[in-house]
Amino acid sequence: MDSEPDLPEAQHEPQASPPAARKTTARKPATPRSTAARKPKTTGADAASDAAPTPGAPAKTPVKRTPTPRTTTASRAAAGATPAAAKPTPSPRKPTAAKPAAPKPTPAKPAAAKTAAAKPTTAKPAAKRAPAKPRGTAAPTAAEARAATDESVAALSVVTSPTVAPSEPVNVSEPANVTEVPEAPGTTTPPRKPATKRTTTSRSRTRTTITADPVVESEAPASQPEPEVEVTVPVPEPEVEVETTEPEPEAAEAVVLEPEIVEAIENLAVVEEVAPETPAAETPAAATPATDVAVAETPREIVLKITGLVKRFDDTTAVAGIDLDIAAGSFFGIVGPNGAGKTTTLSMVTGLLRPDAGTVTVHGADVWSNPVVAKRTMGVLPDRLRLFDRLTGAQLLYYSGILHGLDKKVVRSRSADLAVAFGLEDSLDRLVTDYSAGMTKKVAIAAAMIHSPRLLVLDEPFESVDPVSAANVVEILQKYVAAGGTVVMSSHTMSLIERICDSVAVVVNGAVLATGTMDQVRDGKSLEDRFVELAGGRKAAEGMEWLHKFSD
Ligand SMILES: Nc1ncnc2c1ncn2[C@@H]1O[C@H](COP(=O)(O)OP(=O)(O)OP(=O)(O)O)[C@@H](O)[C@H]1O
Repeated sequence: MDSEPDLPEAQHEPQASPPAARKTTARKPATPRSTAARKPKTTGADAASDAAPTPGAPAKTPVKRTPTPRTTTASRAAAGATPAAAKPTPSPRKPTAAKPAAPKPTPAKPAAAKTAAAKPTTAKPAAKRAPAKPRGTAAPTAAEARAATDESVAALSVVTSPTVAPSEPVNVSEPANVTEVPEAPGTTTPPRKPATKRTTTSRSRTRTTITADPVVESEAPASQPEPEVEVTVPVPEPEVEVETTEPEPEAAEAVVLEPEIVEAIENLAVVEEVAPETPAAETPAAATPATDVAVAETPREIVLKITGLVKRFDDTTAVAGIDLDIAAGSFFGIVGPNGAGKTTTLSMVTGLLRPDAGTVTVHGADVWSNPVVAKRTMGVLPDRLRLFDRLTGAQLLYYSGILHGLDKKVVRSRSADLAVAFGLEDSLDRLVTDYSAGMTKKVAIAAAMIHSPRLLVLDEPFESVDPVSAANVVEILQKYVAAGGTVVMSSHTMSLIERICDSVAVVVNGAVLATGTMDQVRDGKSLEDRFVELAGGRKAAEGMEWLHKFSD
């Protein structure tokens, strides 16, 4: 039978209690929160790491302060210690293993349906609605999972903070608008191109994708001039095929739980249906005015929408009004100096920290008013690793998968895949607490991915991860994005962000100073130079002569 990892009671206690503990301890007097204790931040180390050719992150202590309620420092400290948030988003959503076509019971999930979800731009009229089904189909054990999820979600609730007037959002640039329209005239290209392209050269390819997108499929034949057809056609494909494949396996397993499945499908359908509200769903490629040559792109579905986000901690404004729209299939990087508000922003985005103002929607579902639905499609790697580290790696993955409503067999299978992908095969039986920083980060990323969410929010995923492992993780993420997934990640490693992300936002003092495609933000410079420029330049290291006169 299913050999699920043993979950020692002793471990369950502490693990299970976190949520509850959090609520109670939140008010409990605790040691005053001190920034240093909360989270040793990297400074020069990060810059140094950037220069390094490898993405291996700088050794920044993962012990970050938990974006806790607020009010008193004591309560913050207490909440920060809560492991509740460790397991990010429990969601019953039924992802899928990559098994070949499994007979689909109820919802007839045409391959095109999935495509439509991820790629609203493609001219497949009927497909637009379809997405809801396929996803729902993949949710077998939804009932149990949802129950568990609801509990967990409730446990993750954070005390509401006082509303604060948003500071002026200094959003300088436009959201991702592709500036380059590749291939020009004359070239005749075959209607379909291999989807794999995107996988390799993430940035440039993604851009191409954005630009070309929808037009091709529907209009290329008759009215479209040749040049555009070329660019457009290739992009969309990949996502469709990969995504379609995923759901299959679980759907088959789900057959057993008819009522639950139906319910789950309905719930998931809500998410899918809300999403279309984005421009992509209603704007056919042709509708895009030709004003901007660069805007040949058709807006894609906005997977993550952040509006007027504000968070204050006493008299510190951590986030001063952030707005961001992140499209499906994006590899989106968030960079900013220490204390810029990146983690605070991502914590609010993922439902770990309640904003003072603003909204966050994931696939149209509000993270705070509709958390279960919103979190169902998210995979989260919190910056501060709040893991149930008294579990073994295998137990942690098992726990994560089951909490997200996956079938035991699926969890086992995926755990094995993830262990190999992250080089943790020989460590799964060890307690996570005994893992090195890099191993801990990797198992946490694996746990965030196990339910194959549509959106991955990763706060400094490469910190402490060795170059080889980082390269593996990058490859995994690139394939995930090529398949239609969306990654939002923060990092201090400019070279890495510049290399793998197609879009980026520079956050300084809680505000977005620049955002758009990588080229737009770089503005002809390297991302690092642009970053330094936006962040206010470098400060000369003066007055440190004492350091050059050794005390002994
Ligand atoms: N729980 C908290 N209590 C008090 N202040 C906080 C709390 N969390 C964050 N802050 C403050 O909010 C600001 C933004 O912090 P945040 O951790 O979001 O920055 P960051 O951009 O992630 O920094 P880094 O790059 O160093 O990780 C900082 O001034 C920080 O001290």
